[in-house]
Amino acid sequence: MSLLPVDEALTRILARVPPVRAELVPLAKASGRVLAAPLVADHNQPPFDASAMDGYAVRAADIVDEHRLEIVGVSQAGAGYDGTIGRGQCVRIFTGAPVPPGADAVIMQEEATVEGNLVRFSDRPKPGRSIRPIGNDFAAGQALLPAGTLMTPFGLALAAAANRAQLSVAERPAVAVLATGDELVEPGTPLSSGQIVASNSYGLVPLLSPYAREVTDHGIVPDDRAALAERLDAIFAAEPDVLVTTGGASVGDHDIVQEILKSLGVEVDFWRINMRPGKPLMFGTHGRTLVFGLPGNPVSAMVTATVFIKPALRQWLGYAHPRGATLRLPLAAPTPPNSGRRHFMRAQLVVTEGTSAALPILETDSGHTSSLAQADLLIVQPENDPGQVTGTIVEALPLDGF
Ligand SMILES: Nc1nc2c(c(=O)[nH]1)N[C@H]1C(S)=C(S)[C@@H](COP(=O)(O)OP(=O)(O)OC[C@H]3O[C@@H](n4cnc5c(N)ncnc54)[C@H](O)[C@@H]3O)O[C@H]1N2
Ligand code: MOO
Repeated sequence: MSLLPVDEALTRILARVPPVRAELVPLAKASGRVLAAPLVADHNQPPFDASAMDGYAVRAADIVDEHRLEIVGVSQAGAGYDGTIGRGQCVRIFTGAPVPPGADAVIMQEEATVEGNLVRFSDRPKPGRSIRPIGNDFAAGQALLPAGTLMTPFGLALAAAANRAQLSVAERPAVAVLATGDELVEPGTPLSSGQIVASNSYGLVPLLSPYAREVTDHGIVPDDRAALAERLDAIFAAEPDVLVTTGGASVGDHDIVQEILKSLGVEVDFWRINMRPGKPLMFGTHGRTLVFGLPGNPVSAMVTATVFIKPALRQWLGYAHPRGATLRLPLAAPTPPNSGRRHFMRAQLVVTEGTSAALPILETDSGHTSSLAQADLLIVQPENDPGQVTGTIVEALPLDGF
């Protein structure tokens, strides 16, 4: 049986992802979206030379022995001093207010002694002291963030400071999820003999939602050719961008998902990957729809979605690094030898006194959901790896969920 290498499978998936389509959204709706065009500043920030302190705007050269400066006015945020400071003069100023023409330094008020409208200072500022020069943060026309940047709270605050009311961001895909299996029942159902609670969709929907316009859970369909064809046909009629099925992906008599997908016009790009868990993954297309047939085993479904679907959705959004970050961490315990399949090994992140390490979870059963829920990482163990000792640096994918 030929199994496709993981890297080749991912490359083939990413090659099927369409180019980014842009849409304009109001700034308040742009959290978590990905820039489709660079964020460019509309103006200088600060827009004028601004005071960094509450105090006095002075000419630094005037602060000599026995000086007494005349306070000729006030500059406050939003209402600057309407004049130029001459020799021997200063202006009362507040943080964020425009520094008046003629002044070249600000002295904080803690250094001032005021007598009537005269003031002397215990500090000898150099020119520029406590002034934020115009454009110090950014200049008009400056590219602040490149396309492909995820808009975090920090980026959103920057976009607002750059006076942008709307952002050009990537359109997100609509994702459909369908669970298949005669034995499956919804959570909360009293279990009859042979029944299994359908858990996969409850992990997949939140896993994929951060990258999607919507993730529609189409529930459970039994391993029945007519019922499966009818449900899939209805899903394809709605033309989702991505369809994710779970179950029925292997070779058993009831594993009919691929057969039915093909009968509905899905062109299968590949089936079966050289990895564990997740070997029976299938990928294909139906018109514009990317189709992922995930294995039913719960760990296999979540691992294949992490390794293949998340990067595909990141590429859809134009992320600069669709494959995401891999961590390099020392092992906190040895790993056993691997087979010829790449192993995505559940592991915990152990943080002690500022150092981080990956602690392998030795459970490899692809139906063992409790160990996956305890994992923070998937150690990427190479094919035929002989096993590694504690302290060896290994590659790991973060299982951040969101
Ligand atoms: N003769 C062979 N048998 C199997 C092979 C093989 O190569 N030859 N591959 C094994 C591997 S590896 C995997 S992975 C599984 C995948 O099988 P399917 O995708 O056909 O999955 P099912 O048989 O439908 O289900 C497997 C298992 O997972 C449970 N399941 C299914 N859907 C859900 C769901 N939505 N939520 C929770 N649990 C679910 C199901 O009840 C089964 O227990 O095949 C091996 N067999
Ligand atoms: O590849 Mo299957 O996912 O081992 O259980």
